[in-house]
Amino acid sequence: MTPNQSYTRNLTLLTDYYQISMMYSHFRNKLFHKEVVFDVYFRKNPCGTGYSLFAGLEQVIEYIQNLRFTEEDIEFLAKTYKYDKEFLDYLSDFRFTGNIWSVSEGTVVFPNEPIVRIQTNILEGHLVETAILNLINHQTLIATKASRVVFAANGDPVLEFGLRRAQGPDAGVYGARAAYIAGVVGTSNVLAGKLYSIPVKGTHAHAYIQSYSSELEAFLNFAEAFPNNLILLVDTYDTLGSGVPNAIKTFQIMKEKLGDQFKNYGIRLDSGDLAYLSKVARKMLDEAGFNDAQIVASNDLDENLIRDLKLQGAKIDVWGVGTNLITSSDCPSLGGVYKLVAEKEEDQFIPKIKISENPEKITTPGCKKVVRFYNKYTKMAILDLVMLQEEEIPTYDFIAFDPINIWKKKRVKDFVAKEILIPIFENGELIYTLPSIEEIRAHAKSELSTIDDEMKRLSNPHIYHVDLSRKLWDLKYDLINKERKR
Ligand SMILES: Nc1ncnc2c1ncn2[C@@H]1O[C@H](COP(=O)(O)OP(=O)(O)OP(=O)(O)O)[C@@H](O)[C@H]1O
Ligand SMILES: O=P(O)(O)OC[C@H]1O[C@H](OP(=O)(O)OP(=O)(O)O)[C@H](O)[C@@H]1O
Ligand SMILES: O=C(O)c1cccnc1
Repeated sequence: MTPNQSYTRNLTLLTDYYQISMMYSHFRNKLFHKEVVFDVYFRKNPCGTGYSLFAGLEQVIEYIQNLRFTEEDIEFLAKTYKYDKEFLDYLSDFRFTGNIWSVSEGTVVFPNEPIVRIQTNILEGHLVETAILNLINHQTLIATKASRVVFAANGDPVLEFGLRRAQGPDAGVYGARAAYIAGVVGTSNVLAGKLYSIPVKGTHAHAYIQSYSSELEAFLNFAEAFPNNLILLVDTYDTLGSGVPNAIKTFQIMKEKLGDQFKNYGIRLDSGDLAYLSKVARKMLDEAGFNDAQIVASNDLDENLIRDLKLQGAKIDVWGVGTNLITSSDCPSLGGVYKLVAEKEEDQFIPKIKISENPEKITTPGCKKVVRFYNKYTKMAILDLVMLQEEEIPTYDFIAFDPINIWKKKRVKDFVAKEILIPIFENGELIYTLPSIEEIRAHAKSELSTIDDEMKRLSNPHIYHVDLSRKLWDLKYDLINKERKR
């Protein structure tokens, strides 16, 4: 059981119609025992980063465990086409019976390396493509975007405020989960908080202030309700003319009442020049003796604005980030793909390739593993090597080369190596112990610490090398040549 069954739905029909069509044709050809291998990977990091942060595996596991065609599902499918009865009977007993390997959530991943591998019969392999891509593309995208925002905040807490502008409920809930994995400290999304044990946090809206006859009255009432968690929104009427002075009056009253027990308080700025307003507000708060009052800022923030505001010396302690994070507004999709790379003939997997005019779109054939090499002294990641499953992992210095520009070479030495794909399902059984969200978040933090800041900078990041082993490279180019001849 995954921890959040309460939000788990049967998503069996969450697939593209052509997957069912292919399943049907294979079924009629009696190919249900034909075993194949699919790789999930993406070709380009989102949002201009030098890495991506993998998320969504827990939802993939839930999806796989709940794969069942209900009677209503089958009735619906029967209306879409005249399938043979045998096929519909097959669907009614359908279960996922294959093997899945994946990188763990919170792992830093790079273009052109398998991040999930599915080995199963061809019918099952087709069915699960769409949902797996949907779940992983979305959460990996948002986790990556959120990690950029957290990086720009440079240690300041970031709150995720995006639910109201997310593209629907799932994007809000799963997006909040991905953002927490990436390092935000809390979410305004109460459902995500409940489902995934994410700290829920928040202030109040302008409507709350408007609903009282004066701003001060609104502040005092809010203070009565939340004496120890009091962030007052100061920009409803006039930030420096009334908002900050009324917040200070409220703090003075609370301080008189509660003495040292009055803590965790501050203001939120939500419009205007956030650099200027935060500097002046800081001064006003300090002069009134409220040096520990926090300044929260929100209003269309993203990683670039946060970086810019920091450069301007803004006195902002906490960053509330909504729309631009939850929708990954500058980069609305991650292009993860699912490609057939091998099929079993007799007892052997035969590598398969898909050729394209565009060299970047030619698939890398075969059953593969991904090995990450770390500098054994600094523990920083050096390079990833995609290898054939049966190959031995190097134990001594070796020369890696760029798979496209093969004259670009690098000696890899003084390393420790780690395989990053781990077994998740074996013969349809979950064999992986799901980590808690806190463990995933801690893993993401430690993973991000293994890549250089040059890869995390917001623009023109350093490109990390993902190379192919010599054997795999030879296999790929042999297959390309064979296909060309054909
Ligand atoms: N010092 C600053 N430097 C760069 N951008 C800033 C600075 N201060 C605020 N911003 C950003 O500029 C944009 C200003 O938003 P906008 O023009 O909508 O005005 P506003 O202050 O939000 O007004 P209102 O909410 O009252 O309509 C926001 O994205 C905000 O985060
Ligand atoms: O700007 P974002 O990064 O998306 O952050 C979320 C925004 O949502 C709220 O505004 P909204 O106008 O919806 O409500 P309000 O009346 O409480 O300000 C909040 O005040 C933020 O400005
Ligand atoms: O709690 C907040 O301040 C909040 C929540 C949602 C959106 N914007 C702000």
